[in-house]
Amino acid sequence: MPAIHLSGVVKTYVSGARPAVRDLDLTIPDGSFTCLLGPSGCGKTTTLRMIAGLEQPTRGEIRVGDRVLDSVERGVYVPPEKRDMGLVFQNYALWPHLTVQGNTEFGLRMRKVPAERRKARAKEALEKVHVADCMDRYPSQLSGGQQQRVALARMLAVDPDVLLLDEPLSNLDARLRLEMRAELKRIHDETGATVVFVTHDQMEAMTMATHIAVMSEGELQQVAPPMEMYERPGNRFVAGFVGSPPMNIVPAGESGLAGSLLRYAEKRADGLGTPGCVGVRPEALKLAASQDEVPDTAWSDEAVVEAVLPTGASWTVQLRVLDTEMFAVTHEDPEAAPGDRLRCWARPGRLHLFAEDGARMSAWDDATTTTPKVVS
Ligand SMILES: Nc1ncnc2c1ncn2[C@@H]1O[C@H](COP(=O)(O)OP(=O)(O)OP(=O)(O)O)[C@@H](O)[C@H]1O
Repeated sequence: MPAIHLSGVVKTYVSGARPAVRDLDLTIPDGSFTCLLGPSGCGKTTTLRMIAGLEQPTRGEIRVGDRVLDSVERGVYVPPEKRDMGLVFQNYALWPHLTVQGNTEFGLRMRKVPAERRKARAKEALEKVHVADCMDRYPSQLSGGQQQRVALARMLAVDPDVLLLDEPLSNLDARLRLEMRAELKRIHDETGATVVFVTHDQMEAMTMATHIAVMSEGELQQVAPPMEMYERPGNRFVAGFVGSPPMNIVPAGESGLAGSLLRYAEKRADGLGTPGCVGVRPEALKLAASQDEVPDTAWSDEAVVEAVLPTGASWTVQLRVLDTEMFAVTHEDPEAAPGDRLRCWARPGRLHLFAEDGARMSAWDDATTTTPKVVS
């Protein structure tokens, strides 16, 4: 199955209103697990529905390889049933009058697959998602998680090249969600299908995706593999949205912590330009009892501990650094109490600088990945 290409795609539901999706150029690589990630209302579902053929773009083109599925300009529209894509939505809509087996065979029946073959394929799909023992039950006799699995089995049974999933795990409890994430990942590895998965949960995207496409207000912000996006968010929005707890983002300024970070950055990188803000992830913000323990090239400043919040696996430390509240996460007991005065520090490569328009300042990345200049 070739890649899916969206070129210049716009979707306006109400004429004159702001488009739900704006000038979207996105390539979904063949065999990838691509997550469309963003806050509620950013246009993820609309994008997925356009790929599925359930909505038509107002402008632009959708192709799979060379095959045009939608082109308003060329008058092309391929209906959903001719796209060879499997769909699972948040409200998985199983047929209440059909058993699990009947539901799972449904798509195959539509495709006139012979009964014996249908039965075998349904069983195989139900085994993949571990609900084969519920074959004779009706949807009302299943838990939410089991219904979710049956919906997935129904989609897998027809063996589509592209799986389109819209928040399919949203109704599950935390443990089942975790299990299903692992299962979806396994199914993706086994089938080699191209998966497009809509979620607003960045953990879900980080754990499953090969590629994440972050959207905000109908516009694509960045597409990248998860770790690349985490380590080098392309702009301020992505930096704040991807990561939990979120990145500490300090708007640039003359005084206080903002001034301290800026003076450090200017010393570290010549001709940098004017940053709009500086970010540091909580786990990159380190604590030290005194300046002697801080590496020479690191940025550091005085911090007062405001709260220590153990989570079991780690500790979140709330700090006041000069005039600014910051969060640090540590996997070792910080052995600190509210009111303690410490040094907090970060290596230059762990600081993220964004320009006034929000774009990442690559000049800073270049400066911090070359031989460090000693900061006096
Ligand atoms: N059928 C529709 N008619 C009019 N406006 C719509 C329609 N469907 C979606 N919208 C609007 O388009 C925008 C994008 O909606 P969409 O459902 O694509 O976002 P989303 O990112 O998937 O959000 P969520 O995570 O809440 O599902 C929203 O402002 C929404 O109100």
